[in-house]
Amino acid sequence: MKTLMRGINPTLAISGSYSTRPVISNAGKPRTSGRVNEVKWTDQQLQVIEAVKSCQSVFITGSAGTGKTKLVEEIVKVLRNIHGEQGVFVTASTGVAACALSGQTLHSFAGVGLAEADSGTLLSRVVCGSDKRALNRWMNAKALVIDEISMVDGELFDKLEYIARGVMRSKFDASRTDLIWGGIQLVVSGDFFQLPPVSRLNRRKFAFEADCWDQTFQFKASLHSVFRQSDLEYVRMLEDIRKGALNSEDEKLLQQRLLANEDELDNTVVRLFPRNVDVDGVNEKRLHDLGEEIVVYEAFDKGAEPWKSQLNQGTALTRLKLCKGARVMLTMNMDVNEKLVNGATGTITGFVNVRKGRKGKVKKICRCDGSLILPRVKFDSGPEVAINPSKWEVCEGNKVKAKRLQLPLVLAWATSIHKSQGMTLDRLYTDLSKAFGYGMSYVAFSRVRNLDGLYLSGFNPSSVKAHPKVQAFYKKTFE
Ligand SMILES: Nc1ncnc2c1ncn2[C@@H]1O[C@H](COP(=O)(O)OP(=O)(O)OP(=O)(O)O)[C@@H](O)[C@H]1O
Repeated sequence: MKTLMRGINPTLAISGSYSTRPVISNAGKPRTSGRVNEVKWTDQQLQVIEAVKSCQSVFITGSAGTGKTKLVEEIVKVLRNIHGEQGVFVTASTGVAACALSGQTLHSFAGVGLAEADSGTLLSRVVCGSDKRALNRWMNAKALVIDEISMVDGELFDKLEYIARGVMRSKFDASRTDLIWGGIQLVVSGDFFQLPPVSRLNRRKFAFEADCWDQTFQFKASLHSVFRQSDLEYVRMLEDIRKGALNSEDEKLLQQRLLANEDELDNTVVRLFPRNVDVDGVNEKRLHDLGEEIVVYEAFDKGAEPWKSQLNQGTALTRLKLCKGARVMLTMNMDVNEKLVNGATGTITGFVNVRKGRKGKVKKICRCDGSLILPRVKFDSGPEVAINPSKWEVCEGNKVKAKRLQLPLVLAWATSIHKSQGMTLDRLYTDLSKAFGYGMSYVAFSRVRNLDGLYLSGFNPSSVKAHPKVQAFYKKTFE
């Protein structure tokens, strides 16, 4: 357990990467040795793991595709070795990100509802409220992981620190009053140049503006090996876009990606939209235009509220409608060697009957008259496979609180920029004239592996912007 006292700030920030251009990792893609989760960690990633092992609180940042989430997955295992299964709580600011790590949202962990009350009121709700579950979580927490920190606002971050300290003070001894976060080890990850907190008129919009931010971390790392892209020119341009500093050369390159007519593109190109209504409209229309018989898969859920509802915020759909010819995207890693990873796209070529002895799970989700069938997908990367149901879990600490059985697929003619955060796509088409807010263009552009995979309509250079506070924060912290 770390023993950092409030007010002491032994920052061991590494890799002043604000001014350093990101580099492409050796292979430009994951180096695996046959197993889905095996990667060769970079020196920087190893330094972070070492800091976590020595019980320091760490902040992990870096451009899109530098392996932040991958590293967090590994860190969770390290933390569980140190603190035991019960003492580690994995959270993220959004349901999608939380589900990806089999964790829960930060709000549901903290038991603070919308967190609109002041810190004192929230603390007494947690300590004295009739529902003791939040109190128990805080009391058991020895480590707290928060992914996608860019969407957590500074006021919430301070309120949570206050609650952590208050709970420890009320339940243990007064000497822990001065321990920041009540002595909980924090692992916080995200890129503030990506999507910001949902717009509210916060005085402290970003988490790094929280009063406790600087004292929270003993180790800060800005990862600079990019794994998602393998084209140095594109990595350079993405870094300009990330910082809102598009130059004339970048603009020229992007202008070349403008399409006069979207119909020129085939169905293998994913359409990215800023708003959900456009996404749903495109997917529904294209599905019905195919005129094929539609097969419905209803998710099979287990667990109690409020955890069960969180399943709806993840990538596994409550109701998945598919038919022959439909464009689909995997929402889970199936086989890295075959490139069947989260974000891999393909087309449904037909449906196959489920083999004897493997019907149990399919029976729970398949709503087709009599027969139990699974979709067969021909992936754009080559393989053609039947897709089996997968399991999604919402965990609190190490306890599974809710789970869902569903096929790991979504319709893929279109998706939203918010949902695409964290994904890798081969080819995408987007209309960024409708982009709003900071970070949106950067998230969209950074999903593809190279410039050739990007198609634009109505690109507006002014939509590429980085928040001045974010720029100042990175300069101060990592330069
Ligand atoms: N050390 C590594 N060696 C090989 N591949 C890696 C390594 N670290 C991460 N990757 C791979 O790089 C890709 C991008 O990683 P990841 O999604 O974790 O990046 P990220 O920084 O979280 O991106 P984003 O900010 O867009 O969410 C993934 O395919 C991941 O498996």
